[in-house]
Amino acid sequence: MTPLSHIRNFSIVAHIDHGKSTLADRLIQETNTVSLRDMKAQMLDSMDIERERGITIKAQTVRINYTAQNGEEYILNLIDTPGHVDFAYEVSRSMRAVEGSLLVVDSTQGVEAQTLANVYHAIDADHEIVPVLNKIDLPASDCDRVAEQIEDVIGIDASEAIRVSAKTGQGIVETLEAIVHKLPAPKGTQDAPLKAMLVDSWYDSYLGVIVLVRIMDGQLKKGDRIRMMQNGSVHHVDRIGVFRPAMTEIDSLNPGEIGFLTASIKQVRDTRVGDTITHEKKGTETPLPGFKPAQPVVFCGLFPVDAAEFEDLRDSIEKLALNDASFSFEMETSAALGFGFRCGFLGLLHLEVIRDRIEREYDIDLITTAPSVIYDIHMKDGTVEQLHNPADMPDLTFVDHIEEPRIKATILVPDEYLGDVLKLCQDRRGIQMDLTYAGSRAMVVYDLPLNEVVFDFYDRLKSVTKGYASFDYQMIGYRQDALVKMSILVNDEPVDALSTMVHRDRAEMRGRAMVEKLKDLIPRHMFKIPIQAAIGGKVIARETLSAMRKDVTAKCYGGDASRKRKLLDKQKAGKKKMRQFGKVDIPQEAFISALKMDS
Ligand SMILES: Nc1nc2c(ncn2[C@@H]2O[C@H](COP(=O)(O)OP(=O)(O)OP(=O)(O)O)[C@@H](O)[C@H]2O)c(=O)[nH]1
Repeated sequence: MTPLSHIRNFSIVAHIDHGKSTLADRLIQETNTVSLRDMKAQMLDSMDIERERGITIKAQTVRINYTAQNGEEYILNLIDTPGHVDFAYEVSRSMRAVEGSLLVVDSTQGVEAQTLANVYHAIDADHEIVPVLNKIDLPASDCDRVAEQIEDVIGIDASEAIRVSAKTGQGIVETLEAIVHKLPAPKGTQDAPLKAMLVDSWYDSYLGVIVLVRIMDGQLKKGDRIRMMQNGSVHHVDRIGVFRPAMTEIDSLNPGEIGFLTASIKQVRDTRVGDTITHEKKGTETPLPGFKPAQPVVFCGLFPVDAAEFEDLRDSIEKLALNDASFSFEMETSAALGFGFRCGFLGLLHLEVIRDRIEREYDIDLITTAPSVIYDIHMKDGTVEQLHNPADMPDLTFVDHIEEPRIKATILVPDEYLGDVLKLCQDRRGIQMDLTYAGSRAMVVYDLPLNEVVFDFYDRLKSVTKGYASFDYQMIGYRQDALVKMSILVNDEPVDALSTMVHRDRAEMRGRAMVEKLKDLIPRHMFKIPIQAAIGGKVIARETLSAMRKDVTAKCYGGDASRKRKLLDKQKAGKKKMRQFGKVDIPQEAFISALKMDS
């Protein structure tokens, strides 16, 4: 057994693309954890989608054996944490399982919004932090400036920051030595009753649910009977092991160690992250301070384009939910779209990843309705209803007032784009809370309605700043505002999937923009189609799509029947991608495009 003094547990915190995964790969390679033959780039990003998008979604872990320059053998446990704002919760929970962090900052870029957000999680978890300046092989690298910025903006000593190129391998040994000498060893008592923290869990089709644990006290062995303290369920441990990074079985896990267990658990939902695991008999009475389960904040409807694929969609959603406790769903029927599901996500990226996986892995074409947040509807009788779907808005005569979720958004941006960023935030009903400068970059803090951010705020921010701004947010609570439900009527029929909640002052502008867009998106039919935006019974914007006979065969003079048939078939196939509303076909992309705002 390795003594506690020879174990180090750490995570790597960084802004997206600053080189966290590349550095992790290097550490694994340098210590011969994986033979060169098995070394694939980005060892830790396992799913295809992650690889394609270059982002790490699920926290992963690896155990590294390292012989330090003092000749001693150490076990280093690295937990890889996700870098995107949607997964902030996973960052904060995995932080509690380790004692230290490497703070990786790209020395050509400097501190970014997610550097700050992630390092604050590490500081909250009382970590020892070792700053690492990466990408020193690039000509634009400026370590002195970035070290100074780390001290100014974050307030931690960066005088001994390690200078690294995760690409060439320069500075990797120094990094390993710093992990051994600067990060604290874990604490724990082997004779005490078992206390293990449930750090993460995911579904594996061969092994069932795999549970990642950090042993605080006691010892966990294969064959033990364990109890999940939150719900009292008891399981028989059938496997214990560590990630090197491939799963490797071992006999026991001791205090300070990080590893996995399997116990024939069927669903990820049965393993609550933050729970304490102890022995069924002679277990501990006092659980570790628990974490809250992640709450979905963004909701949208997912409907199959082809109604016949509803059961396939149900199947795919159930399978994905098995592996993702933070994704929620329930069945929904829409007058316009038929049967589908109302799904809840941690944020927009989470939504996109799930939608992509359904379309790609299960080959189902989807219609996604407008993402919406949860509104608190305060009724006149004093009760509060949660509104997940604008289409379910209760009758206004019973409503006293509506509250919406707000966020605190932190944006770091080079000076020259500051004006555009302020305008964007102002346009989205933001209230400026702070504005400071760090060198040639400004840091603005805004209080914004989440509703104004969920849709296309990232895209707009990226485009007005040419990609130079970085963004992070946290929820700060609910506040009352003058919100109304806006409905869209196509050919006098309400299309519930296009209903949105908007601010009263902006309703007319938003309504006009939507009907104008829909006019371009809906193909002409053989009759005139009015497109209207309405609040309650009052129409606030209207466009009319004029009639046209779209005869695709008109070009074929004479009698080439097979060509005529081909064209008609093509037209039919095109129609499949549309949904019929009353007598009107609305193309799939209209549901998202109509809601994109140009400001
Ligand atoms: N030149 C150079 N490029 C690097 C270095 N480290 C990483 N990169 C490149 O920077 C890009 C981002 O690196 P990743 O390791 O994927 O970044 P990450 O922080 O893990 O990103 P996420 O996992 O998405 O948060 C990749 O194209 C890497 O090849 C370095 O030291 N030098």
